[in-house]
Amino acid sequence: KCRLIACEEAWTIPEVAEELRLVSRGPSQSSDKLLVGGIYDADHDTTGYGKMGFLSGLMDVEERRLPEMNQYGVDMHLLTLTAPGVQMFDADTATELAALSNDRMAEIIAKYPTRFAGLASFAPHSPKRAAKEIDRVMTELKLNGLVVNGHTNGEYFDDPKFWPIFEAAEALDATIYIHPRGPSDTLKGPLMDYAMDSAMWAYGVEVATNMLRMMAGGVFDRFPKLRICVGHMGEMVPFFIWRINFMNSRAQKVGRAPKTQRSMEEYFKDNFVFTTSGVEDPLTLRYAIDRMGIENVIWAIDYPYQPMKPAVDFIENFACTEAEMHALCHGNAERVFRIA
Ligand SMILES: COc1cc(C(=O)O)cc(C(=O)O)c1
Ligand SMILES: [Mn+2]
Repeated sequence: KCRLIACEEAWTIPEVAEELRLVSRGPSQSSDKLLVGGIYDADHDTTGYGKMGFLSGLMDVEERRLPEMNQYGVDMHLLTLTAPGVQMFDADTATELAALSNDRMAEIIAKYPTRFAGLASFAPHSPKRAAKEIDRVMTELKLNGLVVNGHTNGEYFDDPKFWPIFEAAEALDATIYIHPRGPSDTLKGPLMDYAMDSAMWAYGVEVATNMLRMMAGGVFDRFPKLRICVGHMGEMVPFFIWRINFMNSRAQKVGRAPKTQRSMEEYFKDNFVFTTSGVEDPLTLRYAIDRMGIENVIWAIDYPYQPMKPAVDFIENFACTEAEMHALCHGNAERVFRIA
C-alpha cells in the first residue's frame, strides 16, 4: 500500500467566504464573479455552482474530509486556499486575509500533523508585504510552500513588480503553486460562453499563458532555482511543448522574442513540476511521465471539485512500475513540498 499524499486540495475559512460573497455582489467585472457568486452567494446563484456542495466541502476538515480520507486510504491532503484566494480583494484586505488563512491552516496542521500539510497564500498585488508573509509562513509557521491563483488585476508573473515574491520564494526554497482562476479581463472575451470560463478551458489557458510569459520573459534566468508547480496535468503545456519550444526558438532568432539562457523545454523540465489534479486519464498521465520525467509528476485529487474516490481509484489502478507509483503518490510530493 502506497502512502497517498494529495497535492491540490481546496479549503477555505468563513472570513474569506464572506468577503467573496460581498465581492460577488459588488461592481467587479472579474470573470471569477460568476463562480464566486454561485459558490458563496447561493441565493443569487445563476450558475448551478451553489448546488454542487462545494462550499461545505471547502469549509470542512473533520466532518467529511477526514473520514473520507480514512475511508479511501488517503494519508494526507496538501491544503490550498481555494481560487481565487485573496486576489479579488483590495491589497490591504488581501494581505490581512492571507495571513489569517495561513494561521488557520497552521492550526489544522498542528492538530493533524500526519494528515494535513499546506500551501500559504499571499497578496501578489502587494509584493513587498507578500515577501514578508512568505518569510513568516516558511520560517515561523513552517508551511509547505506557496499558492497563487493566476493573474492579479490582469498582471502576469513576467512583470518585474513581482520579483520580491520570487526572491523570497527562491531564497527559502519554497515551491509556488500557480493554481487557476478565471481569465483576466483582457483574456476572457470568447471564453465566457458554454461554461468555458472556468475548469473546462479558460483555467488552463489562464495558467498556461502565465507559465509561458514567465519562461519566455526570462524569469528563470533571473531566478534559476525558483520552482513552480501547476495542476491539471501541466495545464496542456506538456502536450504542446515541442511546438512551444520550436516557435519560441525561431522567434528568438529573428528578434521577435527576448533571448533566454535556456529553451522553453528546459525551463519547463528544470523549473516546473505538475500534478494530475482533475485529469483522471491514464493515457494522458503515461504521456506526461514519459515526456517530462516521473520526478516532475505528482498525484492530486482537486477536492472538493473532484470527488475523492474516483481520483484514488484512478491512481491505484494506473499501470506503472512500483518506483513510479511511489514517486507519483508521495515521493515527489515529499521532496517538492518538504513533507516528512
Ligand atoms: C474555484 O472554483 C473551482 C471550480 C472548479 C470546477 O470544477 O468547476 C475547479 C476548481 C479547481 O480546479 O480548483 C476550482
Ligand atoms: Mn484546484
